This record gives sequence, structure tokens and C-alpha cells, in this order.
Amino acid sequence: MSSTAPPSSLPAITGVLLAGGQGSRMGGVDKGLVTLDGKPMAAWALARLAPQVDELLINANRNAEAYAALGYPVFGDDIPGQPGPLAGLHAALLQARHPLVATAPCDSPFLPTDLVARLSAALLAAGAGLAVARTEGRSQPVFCLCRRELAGSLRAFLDGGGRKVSQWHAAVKAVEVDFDDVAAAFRNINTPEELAAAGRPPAP
Ligand SMILES: Nc1nc2c(ncn2[C@@H]2O[C@H](COP(=O)(O)OP(=O)(O)OP(=O)(O)O)[C@@H](O)[C@H]2O)c(=O)[nH]1
Ligand SMILES: [Mg+2]
Repeated sequence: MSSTAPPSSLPAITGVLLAGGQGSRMGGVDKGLVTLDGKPMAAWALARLAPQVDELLINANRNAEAYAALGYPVFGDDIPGQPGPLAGLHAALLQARHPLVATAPCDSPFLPTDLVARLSAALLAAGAGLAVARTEGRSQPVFCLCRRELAGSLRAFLDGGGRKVSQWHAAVKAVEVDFDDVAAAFRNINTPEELAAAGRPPAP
């Protein structure tokens, strides 16, 4: 690291696509691999996230080879039983090469192209450990930017039986960042009906 870098300069960022869920509302299929307009949903989200980060990884708990074929390293949860997105975030904080970790879910093919820039500006301005997107007054908990050093806090929360993302965010005093101007970009595809209605995502 250069000694001339200003103290507020942005650390490098690892992006993680969270694809470790059960997809129960989609009939139990691996949602990131479901095809939308000819491409797996995960591929649409990865294409939008890739230009925003310095390293990109995929968190998946099945079909590792199919995910690896999308071009990025794949890792699974380190806590068994698919206890929810925080398990994916915890594994991500351990896997990441960089001090900041940005997450997005595999079922969000329209995700904002300035997601990470806006989360990181707010994180630095607030001196926070975690920044999370918010639309129309509601948190979008799996769209977040987290300092890797929170891995220990998250592990303790999970070991204590904590599962609710909003509860952990409150514990670490996450800063919320408004994305009301691009709220539709957070649309996520949880059911076959939503998939059928989704349409073609625009180029990033
Ligand atoms: N690593 C990991 N990610 C998860 C887990 N559960 C959910 N996710 C991810 O969290 C994000 C939001 O998940 P949801 O869409 O609410 O849940 P889902 O499990 O994918 O689908 P449903 O079973 O229909 O709720 C998605 O990116 C999921 O892949 C888990 O146990 N482990
Ligand atoms: Mg979802």
C-alpha cells in the first residue's frame, strides 16, 4: 500500500454472489441456475456485479461445477444446514481476499450498477462496519457491504443461534443507504410466476 494514499481512500472490495439458498418458493430448484432469457439468473447478477468489485466469488451449496462454469471461484457455507444468508456472508468474510465484502443475491438480475459505490461511500462517511441498501423504508438485507473484520462478531451471533439478518445488522449498527430512485433494480425472482413476468434485464 502506498504511504501517500489518503486515509479515506476506499479499500479493495470482494464481491460475493449469494446462491446458497433452498429456493423453496421456486419448487426447491437451485434458483441461481434457473434460466432467464437464455442465461442462468446468477449470470445476469454476476455481469452487473463484476465491474463494481476487485474480486468476485460465488457462494453456493450445491451444483458447484455449474456455478464454476460461470467463471468465478465457488465456495460453500462453513455452517451446515442452510441456516440462511448470514451463513453465506460468514463464509464469504473468511474467503474474501479484500477488506470489504459486497453481497448480492443470485435472484436479482436487475441489481443496481452503482450498488457498491453508494454502499461504500456511505460506509466510509459513517465510519460504519456494515452498510445495507434500503428501498421505500425497508431494508434490502442481502445487498450489503461488510468489513471483513466483522467475521468474529457474526460467528458469535450464529453460534448463539442468531439467524435473522436484521437482528445482526442492528447489533453492528449498520448504516442504511437509500436506493429509492432505483427501487425496481432490487426486484428478486422467488417464484415461477415472478420468473415468467421478469422480462429481459438490460445490459449493465
Ligand atoms: N449461503 C446461504 N445463502 C442463503 C441461505 N438461505 C438463503 N440464502 C441466500 O439468500 C438470498 C435470499 O434468499 P431468499 O430468496 O430469501 O431464499 P431462498 O432460500 O433462495 O429461497 P426460498 O427458499 O424460496 O426462500 C439468496 O441469495 C439465497 O441464495 C443459506 O442457508 N445459505
Ligand atoms: Mg429472494
